[in-house]
Amino acid sequence: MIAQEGLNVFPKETYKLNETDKPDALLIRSQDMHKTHFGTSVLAIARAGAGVNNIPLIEASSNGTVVFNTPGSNANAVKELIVAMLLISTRPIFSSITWAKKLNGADVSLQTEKGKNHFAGTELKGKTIGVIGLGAVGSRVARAASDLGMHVIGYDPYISVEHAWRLSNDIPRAGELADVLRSSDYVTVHIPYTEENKDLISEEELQQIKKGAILLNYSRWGIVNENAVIKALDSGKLKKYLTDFSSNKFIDRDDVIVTPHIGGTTIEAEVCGAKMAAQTLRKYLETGNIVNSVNFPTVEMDFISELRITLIHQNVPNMVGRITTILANDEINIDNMINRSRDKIAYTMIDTAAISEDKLDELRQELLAIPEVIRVRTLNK
Ligand SMILES: NC(=O)C1=CN([C@@H]2O[C@H](COP(=O)(O)OP(=O)(O)OC[C@H]3O[C@@H](n4cnc5c(N)ncnc54)[C@H](O)[C@@H]3O)[C@@H](O)[C@H]2O)C=CC1
Ligand SMILES: O=C(O)C(=O)COP(=O)(O)O
Repeated sequence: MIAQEGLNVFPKETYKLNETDKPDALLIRSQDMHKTHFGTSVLAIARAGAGVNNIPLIEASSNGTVVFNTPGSNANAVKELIVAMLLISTRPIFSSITWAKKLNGADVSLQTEKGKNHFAGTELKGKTIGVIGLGAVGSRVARAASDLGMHVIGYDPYISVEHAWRLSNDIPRAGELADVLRSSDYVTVHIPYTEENKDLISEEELQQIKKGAILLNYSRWGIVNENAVIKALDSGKLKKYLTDFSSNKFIDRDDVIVTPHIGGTTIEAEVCGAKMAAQTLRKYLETGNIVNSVNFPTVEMDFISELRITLIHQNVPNMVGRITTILANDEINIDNMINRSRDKIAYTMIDTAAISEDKLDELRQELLAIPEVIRVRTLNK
């Protein structure tokens, strides 16, 4: 469900929501888009949330479809759930509540006092937690665990400058995953699902993990190999597995605690993600500016002139030259221009004075005739 606050970002006079099977844009959460063939009409997909493994990014890029996410919008929600799950994994909270609920008779308070000896837990303070992935979620989890008195070891070979700043200096970072696994009582994983991260925690890694460790996966299915987890639990190497991602393999196991993918499901996170996604989408549709894209470069330019021409094209030499030659031949003067690339894709925005519709149609055809050009849009201020 997309929070209404996000949908309210689109004015009714200019946007129609859910009224066509050929939309200009899609606003989604974790719906699987791999099986949905979204047509070339789709200029952009905004994912309200962090993970984009539900979207076929290569197909989107070659279609000229810009994919956005909402970095950090639900990170606090996940962090708070991790704190809860750490406590649940270490104190018999559920079993003691269930037991207390069943008590009856005149001496219930006496019975609770007598029975509480069966429900001793352990404390988090002084224990070591390994945090794999120190992005929006992981950096917050690291800080919260440190505030609970835990020793934190972080692991993130690709950490961004922004997230590195967020981490406090007293949180050491390991160079190798194995170092984290060997020395942590708790290991929590906060990384995206990608081909490289598939089965990141599998049999070999679970052999390296400290005996009796507790593993938390609030990232995605497939990052932690389920068969390897079952084996490690059966052998006693792993004490418990807590995850947001269910599987038939976990049914009836007391050593696995499953929550139903609720890491980002708080009112606050849903509103924040929906608004952020809608604003990003609106900005792109109305100005061509791109922020928070996962498959396109960040491209921002003040929209001052009357007309903006945006081109999505392959990232090959001499594209700018070929595009500007066409404009020069058509006697179109460029007021402002920007070109940025990311991997195989590039994006060019050109601002000019207004042009007649006929001339604009002709220009579009000329630009689209360049074989490497994927999409041309024209926007009026
Ligand atoms: N359970 C839930 O409802 C939610 C799950 N998530 C999952 O958590 C993931 C992380 O979310 P954010 O922290 O917001 O994303 P993020 O992009 O801010 O951080 C991900 C971090 O993982 C690091 N990383 C990537 N591969 C790694 C590897 N092999 N080893 C160590 N570090 C690695 C990156 O460098 C980055 O710093 C998302 O991609 C999503 O799959 C996110 C939000 C809610
Ligand atoms: O943001 C993420 O990556 C999440 O997993 C949250 O997914 P959701 O939007 O709650 O289906």
